[in-house]
Amino acid sequence: MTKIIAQIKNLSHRYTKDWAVKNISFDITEKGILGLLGSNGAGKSTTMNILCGVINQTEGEVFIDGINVRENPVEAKKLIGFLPQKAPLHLELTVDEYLTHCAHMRSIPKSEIKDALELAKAKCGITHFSKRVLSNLSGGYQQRVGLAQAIIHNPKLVVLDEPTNGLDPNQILEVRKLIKEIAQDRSVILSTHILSEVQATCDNIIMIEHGNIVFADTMHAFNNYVEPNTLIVEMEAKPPVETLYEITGVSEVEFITDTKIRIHFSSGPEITKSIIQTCVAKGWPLTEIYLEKSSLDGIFAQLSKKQTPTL
Ligand SMILES: Nc1ncnc2c1ncn2[C@@H]1O[C@H](COP(=O)(O)OP(=O)(O)OP(=O)(O)O)[C@@H](O)[C@H]1O
Repeated sequence: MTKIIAQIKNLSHRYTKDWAVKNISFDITEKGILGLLGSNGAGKSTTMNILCGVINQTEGEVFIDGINVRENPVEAKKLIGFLPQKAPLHLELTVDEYLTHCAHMRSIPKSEIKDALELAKAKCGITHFSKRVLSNLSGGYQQRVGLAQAIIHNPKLVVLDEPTNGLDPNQILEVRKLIKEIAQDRSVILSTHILSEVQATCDNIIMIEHGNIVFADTMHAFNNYVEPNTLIVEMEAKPPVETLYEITGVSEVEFITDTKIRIHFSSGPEITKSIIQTCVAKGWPLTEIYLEKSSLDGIFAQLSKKQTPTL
């Protein structure tokens, strides 16, 4: 059976009047990457800050490996590495100076600091920048240093709040690869407002909206759950709508323009083949056909109509 490393139980938090997080519960398993997906203001940072003992929740409980974070924060925090949305870097320090400072903050015994630094730097691919002042590193490498400080004390759970925010596309790919490597030895939870980020990185997904969980399951289940059910077809001339409805699986035909059509289907994506075959048989010049990807807003709308499965 998969071991649970963290339990979030009936967690609610309000800063002032409104609830930022309302009665959410989920478990984090010992291995793998869990993605916390939600739009701006959904409650992701609040959840992560509570999980890491940075703020105290209004209601509910959080346990890390059985330790109650609120009742025993010092012991719980030893098991957690945290990279907040704004990395807590001291830009005037070198990589070694900064990570040594972090090792002290984490109460790593003096005799073990050198090894801890070397291990974290090697894991994050920054050994060659040991003597470099942080302000002289690129955004991608600064983020690697942020990740190194999060694993310097070899925590069981690493919490990353929007870890690829502000990075360029190449840096994003590199940091995602690094997160996957980090997750080989421990559990990782990351937050993001980008669906493709979770799809590229995570094993499990929790979607949060207005402080509530609207979906929680494996990534595989999520991808099946929200698979596309519309196609965009472009032709040189307007086709007769009745013929389109005769194609098996077509449930609705929507003309965006005379020649650009959104086709809703109730069968699988193999319907693309049937539409192409019809176009060829009827001699309709087809210029473009593609499955329409669901937007995050579309998925949230879809989910709120369906029953929410849980992990
Ligand atoms: N310190 C605070 N004081 C008052 N309200 C806050 C505070 N921090 C967050 N909030 C509010 O709580 C709600 C949840 O915010 P939170 O930062 O957790 O969301 P988020 O999903 O992390 O969003 P983002 O991606 O923009 O950081 C929002 O409505 C936000 O305005």
